[in-house]
Amino acid sequence: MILSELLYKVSLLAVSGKTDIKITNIVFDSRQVQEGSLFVAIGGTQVDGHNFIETAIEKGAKAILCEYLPQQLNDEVAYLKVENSAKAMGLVAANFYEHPSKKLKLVGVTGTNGKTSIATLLFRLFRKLGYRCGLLSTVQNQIDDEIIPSTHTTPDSVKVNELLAEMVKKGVTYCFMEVSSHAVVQERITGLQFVGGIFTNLTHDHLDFHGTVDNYIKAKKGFFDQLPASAFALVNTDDKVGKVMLQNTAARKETYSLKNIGTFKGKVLACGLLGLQMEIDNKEVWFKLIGSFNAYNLLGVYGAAILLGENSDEVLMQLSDIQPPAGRFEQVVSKNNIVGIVDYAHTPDALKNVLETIVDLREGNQKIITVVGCGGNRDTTKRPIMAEIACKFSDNVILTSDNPRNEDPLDILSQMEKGVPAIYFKKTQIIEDRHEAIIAAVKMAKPEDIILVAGKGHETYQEIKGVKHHFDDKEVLREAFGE
Ligand SMILES: CC(=O)N[C@H]1[C@@H](OP(=O)(O)OP(=O)(O)OC[C@H]2O[C@@H](n3ccc(=O)[nH]c3=O)[C@H](O)[C@@H]2O)O[C@H](CO)[C@@H](O)[C@@H]1O[C@H](C)C(=O)N[C@@H](C)C(=O)N[C@H](CCC(=O)O)C(=O)O
Ligand SMILES: Nc1ncnc2c1ncn2[C@@H]1O[C@H](COP(=O)(O)OP(=O)(O)OP(=O)(O)O)[C@@H](O)[C@H]1O
Ligand SMILES: N[C@H](CCC[C@H](N)C(=O)O)C(=O)O
Ligand SMILES: [Mg+2]
Repeated sequence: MILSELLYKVSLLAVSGKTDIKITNIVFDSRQVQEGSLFVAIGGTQVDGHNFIETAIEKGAKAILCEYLPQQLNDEVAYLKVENSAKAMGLVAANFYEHPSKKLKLVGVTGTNGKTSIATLLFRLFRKLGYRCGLLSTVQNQIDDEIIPSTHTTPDSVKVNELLAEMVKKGVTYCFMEVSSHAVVQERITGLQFVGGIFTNLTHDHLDFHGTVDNYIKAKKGFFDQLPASAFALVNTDDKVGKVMLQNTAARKETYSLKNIGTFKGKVLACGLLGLQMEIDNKEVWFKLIGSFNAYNLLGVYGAAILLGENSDEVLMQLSDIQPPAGRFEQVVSKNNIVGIVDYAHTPDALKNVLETIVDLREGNQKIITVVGCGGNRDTTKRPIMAEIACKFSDNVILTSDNPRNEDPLDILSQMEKGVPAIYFKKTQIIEDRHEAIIAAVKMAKPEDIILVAGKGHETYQEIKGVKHHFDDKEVLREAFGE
């Protein structure tokens, strides 16, 4: 595409060089530059992308989008100065792929927990309702049956537009995507047109990145602030931040709630190891998801489906048959009936919800053994809190490694340990190696006991110092069960 066409709607502060040149692709990593690339220099959290402008030109970049110009300009190259290059990249990416988000119906889901659950349920529901669908999620991206591995909860703006364009090509009507708070701040969703946005909840996470809870709220709200008047904004008003999301949105304001009045109201009638019975719109329905927190996800999905024009009876009938995504309250039961539960709870609130659910479900003297760790290079303040929650609701706790990334796992564990109150010392131990920790939990368990392995859910790797090693909680549980 010609550079000047790519710049449609981008506010330029300065231009140097010709803009009638052909651009082959858009990249923001100098290592990916090819002949004819437009290189976008972004000020990152680790390094400043502007340091790589020279390298990008040496590798064949023909245009540079940046926030400040290099001292020496190359006559063969076009330089475009903008205020915010990540934002400009969102617009340029949408132009490059010819606005795929306008050619299908894009629904975004944001909130601390429940994004993958809601986006995946919507994707599965709308496929059952007969539509071709796309999904952009933490677990995987998907176009109907085709699975495309995902690296982030929300891909970068170039990748999002590329995936959406592929969906349009394949005749997709609906795409359901997760919108992480990182994505909003880093402008990964700039230039996208949504028909709806859903807010799940806001609890403790990502304070390393956002600094304060206020900034975290503002990041989530940023998604709703950019929705058009034609879209709906559907929020959970049982979360105190729900209404904040609606304060400045142009979109139609809709709510869902289990406790207050709202556009969509639901009630949990029963909750067991086989599923959840709810009343929605005066109809009683069984669902295959476990835990009353999932009642919120189901009600959010129901509300969105109705707002998208679907029939209530048909939606409830199809939704009642849908399985949750991988690694969300997934059960692996041993031959002698030890119940292993693998769950992606990696925040204090998620861990508390899952453990409360297990406590409610247990019968007689079933013991609860929890194996949990916290990821490295992520919010350190949640570590002691998660350890305390694990102890409060479990009979035995093994603190272990999650994805240590570039941190020393023992440092992470000692920060977790600080949250363990003295009264719980006796039931808590540390086993750094996650494999050994799961094996130890199984050895400790008697028939009927419940082992919760929390934090990694669907992940099939453990990331240590930049290398992803194969690791699968479910696989290790099965191995420990002797299968
Ligand atoms: C903290 C964070 O969000 N980091 C993301 C961010 O990287 P960054 O800003 O730190 O990049 P940087 O390393 O400082 O580099 C700055 C710029 O220089 C460029 N560069 C760098 C080196 C070089 O040789 N040449 C070059 O051009 C980089 O490509 C980049 O454009 O931008 C990168 C490109 O889009 C992302 O890959 C990276 O995600 C990292 C891997 C990550 O782990 N992100 C997590 C925290 C994240 O985004 N998580 C959310 C989900 C959270 C949730 O919902 O729970 C997600 O949406 O996945
Ligand atoms: N509505 C909810 N409220 C509270 N906790 C939830 C809710 N839904 C799911 N959870 C818990 O949070 C975990 C993660 O759920 P899910 O993957 O749907 O969230 P997410 O928002 O996509 O997370 P991520 O930010 O990592 O993408 C689940 O395994 C479960 O323990
Ligand atoms: N989307 C979350 C995933 C956390 C998963 C957990 N296993 C970890 O590695 O911390 C994040 O990037 O913070
Ligand atoms: Mg997710």
